[in-house]
Amino acid sequence: MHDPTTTAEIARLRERIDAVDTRLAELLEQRALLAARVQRLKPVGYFAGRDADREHGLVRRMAEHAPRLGADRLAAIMDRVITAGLSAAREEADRGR
Ligand SMILES: O=C(O)C(=O)C[C@]1(C(=O)O)C=C[C@@H](O)C=C1
Repeated sequence: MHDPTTTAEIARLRERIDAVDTRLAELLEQRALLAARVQRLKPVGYFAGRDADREHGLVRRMAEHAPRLGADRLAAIMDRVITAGLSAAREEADRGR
């Protein structure tokens, strides 16, 4: 398929991607835990308490650190991240009832 140098370079880069993904998973887990704590404190939490201004603000700030992705792509990513966090928090709250 590829020459050996290219194959080795792809393997090295994939190892680095895997390491980044591990860190990402840990950060996503940490974020979901913090977001769940916020839900428990908000007068109206979970999906009913979604706050578009807060979400736009955090995407804007993140975009400063991720110029390659930019605000529009980050907004799509963070929408999924926030939805997943709210879903996990809702499930946990429902189990506790
Ligand atoms: O900051 C809040 O008010 C939250 O509920 C947390 C969070 C988030 O996951 O960052 C979740 C839902 C809101 O739409 C905004 C932000």
